[in-house]
Amino acid sequence: MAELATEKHVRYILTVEKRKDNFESVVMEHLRMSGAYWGLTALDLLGKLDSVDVDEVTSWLLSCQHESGGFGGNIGHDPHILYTLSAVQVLALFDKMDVIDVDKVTNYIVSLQNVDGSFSGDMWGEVDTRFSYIAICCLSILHRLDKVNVEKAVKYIISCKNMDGGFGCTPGGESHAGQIFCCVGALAITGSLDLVDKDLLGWWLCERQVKSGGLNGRPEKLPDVCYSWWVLSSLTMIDRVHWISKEKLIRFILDCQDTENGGISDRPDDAVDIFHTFFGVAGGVPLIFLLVFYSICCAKSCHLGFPCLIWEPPHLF
Ligand SMILES: COc1ccc(S(=O)(=O)N2Cc3cc(C#N)ccc3N(Cc3cncn3C)C[C@H]2Cc2ccccc2)cc1
Ligand SMILES: [Zn+2]
Repeated sequence: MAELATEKHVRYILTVEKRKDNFESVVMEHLRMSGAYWGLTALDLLGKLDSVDVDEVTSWLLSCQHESGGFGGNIGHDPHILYTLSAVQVLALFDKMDVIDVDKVTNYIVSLQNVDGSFSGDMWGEVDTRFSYIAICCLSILHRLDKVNVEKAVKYIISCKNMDGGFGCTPGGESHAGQIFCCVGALAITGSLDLVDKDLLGWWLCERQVKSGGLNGRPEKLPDVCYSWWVLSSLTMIDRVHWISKEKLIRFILDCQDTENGGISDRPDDAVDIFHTFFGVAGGVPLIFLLVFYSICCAKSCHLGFPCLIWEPPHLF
């Protein structure tokens, strides 16, 4: 089996972080906070977070904070719940939560909850179950979940559940793996997974695996590395991850690597980017770990009888 080209991916991530003037950096300028989260978390998963100047990143991150307490995607950009979570996740990664006023950030998130329990992404009011997950995940990291109406938030998420067991952006919206991750993740954090039909949803999710071993986001769509994360993490949270072939998925992710210049693409032979490098590593590393761990357990289980643990992925977005 081809290996994860760890050193190459670390070098790729560090060069993307430093590049400022090329096309990709300009296109991504408005979401640089999320790009920082993707790159830094991938580096941490690869065991190389120590190659980053934490103080430099932290001072840039703080310069993106708005007086409302929310964070923008870059300096001078309007605050949005997306980038507020990314900023809090980076600070959690650095273990530097003390550099922000937690109650101020909390108040920004609380201000985005609507009367029906849903969350908007910013002051312009767009509602999406993605924002429900982002709000609940962010407040959970800040230990301030009690500051929002969790019961109504859960009720709104359940109102977006479909007949196929999946979830959409809003009530009646089509089931999509990204939305399912957000809704299942929010229900997991709030201890409400009993409201999910695990077999019905597990069936919809395991059907995402196509012949090549990759996972797609909806029926009939092409496989894509980032769905390795949305689908795999959802299956793990509802204890149905054994319903897909891990070996075939690992093969697909490893085939999406650029083993020469580093980075991982959405599917084999496409251009790599920081987003798919992050989700490829986030989906691949635990899988490879699980496979190795399972084989050790199985090899030893005759004497030790270890129950094989399911690796619980951290809440990544
Ligand atoms: C290069 O064109 C794009 C297109 C969209 C975006 S985006 O809206 O900011 N965004 C993040 C994203 C980042 C990168 C990178 N580097 C690449 C793609 C990509 N997509 C698009 C995508 C990925 N798989 C298939 N598709 C079509 C997801 C999207 C939405 C999203 C944001 C945060 C968390 C999850 C999902 C950025 C760049
Ligand atoms: Zn993708």
